[in-house]
Parts: sequence; C-alpha cells; structure tokens
Amino acid sequence: MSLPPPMPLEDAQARLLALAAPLPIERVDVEGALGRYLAAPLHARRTQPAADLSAMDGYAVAHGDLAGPWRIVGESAAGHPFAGAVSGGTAVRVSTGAVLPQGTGAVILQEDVARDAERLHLSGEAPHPAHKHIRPCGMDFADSHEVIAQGTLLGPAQVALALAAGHKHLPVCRLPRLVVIDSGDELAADPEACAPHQVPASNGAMVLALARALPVDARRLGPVEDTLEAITAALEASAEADVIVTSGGASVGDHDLVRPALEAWGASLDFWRVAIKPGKPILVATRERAGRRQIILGLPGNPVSSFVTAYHFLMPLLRALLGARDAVARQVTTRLAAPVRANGPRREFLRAQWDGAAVTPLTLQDSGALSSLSASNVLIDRPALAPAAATGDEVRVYLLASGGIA
Ligand SMILES: Nc1nc2c(c(=O)[nH]1)N[C@H]1C(S)=C(S)[C@@H](COP(=O)(O)OP(=O)(O)OC[C@H]3O[C@@H](n4cnc5c(N)ncnc54)[C@H](O)[C@@H]3O)O[C@H]1N2
Ligand code: MOO
Repeated sequence: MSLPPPMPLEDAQARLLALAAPLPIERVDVEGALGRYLAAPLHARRTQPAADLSAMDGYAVAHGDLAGPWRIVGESAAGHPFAGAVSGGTAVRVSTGAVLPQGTGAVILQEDVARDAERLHLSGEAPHPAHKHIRPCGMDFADSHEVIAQGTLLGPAQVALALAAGHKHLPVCRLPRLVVIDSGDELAADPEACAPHQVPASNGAMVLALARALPVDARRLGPVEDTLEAITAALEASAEADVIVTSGGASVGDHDLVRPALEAWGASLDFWRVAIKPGKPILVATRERAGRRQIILGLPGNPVSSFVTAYHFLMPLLRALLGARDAVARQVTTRLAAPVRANGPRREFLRAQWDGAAVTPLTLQDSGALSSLSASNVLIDRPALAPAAATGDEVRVYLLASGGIA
C-alpha cells in the first residue's frame, strides 16, 4: 500500500482551519459570554469617564489657584456631584471618582492641607502638574469607538470593559457540538473491570477534558468495537455534531477501520498523515449534511499521540468555529536545563517540565506513556532534523495549560 507523504504541521493546520467557518452568531448576557470569543467588533455606547473625575480624596480648586488659602463651599462625592461653580479662593471637598465641580482644574490631596471648619490652607505640596490627580473625560474610551476587536477571547477584563462601555449583551458564535468516540476491541469501558488483554478506555475522556477548556457542547461515545458497522453506527449517532473525534484505528493495520468507516458513511478524506511525532497518522475528513459541514478528526490511538494531535488540531479547530482571532497555540522561548539528542525527519514534541526559567525534557518519550505526559507542563518543539542541543541552548515550547492560549 502506498501512503501519502506526511504533511508539515503548519500546512495541515492551515488546511483544517480553511474548512472551519465560524458558527452562527447569537447574543448572550455579558457575564455569560465569559470564555467565548467576540463575534463582531464592539463599539462603546458611552464615554468613560463621562466627565472629568477626581482620582484622589482631597479638595478641588481652580486650575490657577494652588497657593490657597480657600473657603470650603461644598462637596462632590462619587454619585453626588456638586451643583454650583467654583471660583478663586474657594474649594470643594472631593472623593475618589467624584465629578470635578465646574470651574475647578486641580485636586489637592487631603494629606497636603490643614482644615479648620470651612477654612483650608496648604500644609504640604500642591499638585504638579496641576491636573495630576484628575482623570479627564474620555481617558479610557470615547463614545462609538471600538473597545474590543472581533475574535478577542472574552475574559474578566473584557466582561468588565463591555459593561463599562454600556453593553448588556454580546455577539458570540454558538457553542460547537463535539462528539468524541473511543474505538478499539481492547478497550474496557470500566477501568475497575479490565482484563489482562484489555486497556481502560482513556483517550476519549482525555480529549473531552482538553476540549472543555473551551466553551463546547461535548459528549463522548463508546468504546466502540473494531468493526466497520460499529464505527459507522457511532458516526451515525453523532448526527448533530459539528466536530466528531475518533481515537484509535487511524494507522495502517488490518484493524484500523476509521478511514474505511468514514468512506462507508459518506465522508470524504481531506488529508491523512502529518510529519509530527507523536501523532503522524492523524486524519481529517468532512461530511456535508443538509447544508451543514461536519468535520471529523481521526486521532491516532496511542494516548500521547491523541493528546498532541488534539492539542494541535482539535483545539485550533474549536477556536476557529468559536470565531477566535488566534486559533493555534503560541510558543514561548526558554532554555534547556539538560541536553537533547539530534532529531529525525519528523518534527517532535518532547514532554518536559518548565519552571519558568529553563526546561527539562523527561526521559520517557514513548507515545504510549501517560505518566510522563502527566508529569509535563510543556512540549518542547524540536524541528525536523534539528541537531543535538546542549544545556543552556534556546528552545521553543508549547504551554499545556488551557490548550496553549492564555
Ligand atoms: N506499520 C506501521 N505501524 C504503525 C505505524 C506505521 O506508520 N506503520 N504508525 C504508528 C504510529 S506513529 C501510531 S501513533 C500508531 C497509531 O495507531 P492507531 O491510531 O491505529 O491506534 P491503535 O492501533 O488503535 O492503538 C494504538 C495504541 O493506543 C491504545 N489506545 C487506542 N485507543 C485508546 C483509547 N481510547 N484509550 C486508551 N488507549 C487507547 C491502543 O490500545 C494501542 O496500544 O500506529 C503505529 N503503527
Ligand atoms: O505518531 Mo505515533 O504518534 O509516533 O506514536
């Protein structure tokens, strides 16, 4: 059997992402949008601050009247502005966040004045420059200006900014529907009842857990036995899914039935095999059904191969469907705390521990070893044919937390 040559990772990711149009837009409560991606640019519905505000507790005086003494004529508290106007020789008590009274242009800190009933004189420093303790109208944003770009991840700061900008609802893409299917005759559904010839099904739960770092509507099927009928039936039971992930049966063995099952089910193969280690046999297929596209990722069964391909393909795909501006994981540059050997022709991702300053590759790199995956917090990116690298050499790593995007 002649196999297609494995594709470079970036080409394969670009090909997959080209299949993924953002899902239809819905409007949700600002607080409910946490963790999703903004589906259209957001413009402010108000100006912030809406007036000049005091940034400190103290006394507002006229801009050119910094020497004192002054007579206190009233108060402006947050939410309770002073109604009158201020002229030379007078001051208004102000609190942090209060609107500056008309006619004032400087705030003197309460620590810098001495007060005797309604009389006030300077005992410390006058502000320099005079407007030092003032937040000018529009400092943060102005009405109708864009405050959040389309495709931005909506985290705590964006939730607050959207509210501050006068929005109650935000446009986001609807949640991707994901089904993850474990397949293989050797898989035991119950890890407590696993015969010696079996292995507990764990990839599906792992992939689902990884995907759930994103807002998804996800469920799991299986384990499904290694027959064309069983795999096809599981695909058929995933009719509502935007994305179907299978794990196992992606390689070239006689029992590797995912490709034939996809064909029998009416899906067409987009690509198969990527030049990465682990994860080479990953396949991508699509099925058009009732005007809707389903994307199928066939992940290799070796647990770490499943993890690495879910990290580099499933997560970017879900982000693209969610309308994210940045879909693929970012890298961080750090230094090796131990040497690594020269790499072969496949770009390799080494399980490793990073302490924020340097990275230590783990000894056990077999693609079946979950123990070393569990002990790592990054993957070291070793380019194809990279020469041996020494302690202290720079390397690029992928952070495993949150699927690689902060
Ligand atoms: N002659 C060749 N053999 C293999 C090649 C090749 O190019 N030529 N590629 C190897 C590579 S690389 C990989 S990766 C594996 C992937 O194979 P499959 O995707 O067909 O995976 P399986 O054979 O079904 O399983 C491999 C391994 O993983 C365990 N597994 C599978 N599913 C699960 C699950 N859901 N939970 C836990 N563990 C699972 C399975 O028991 C096997 O031990 O192929 C190489 N072979
Ligand atoms: O790609 Mo396989 O994933 O080398 O073990």
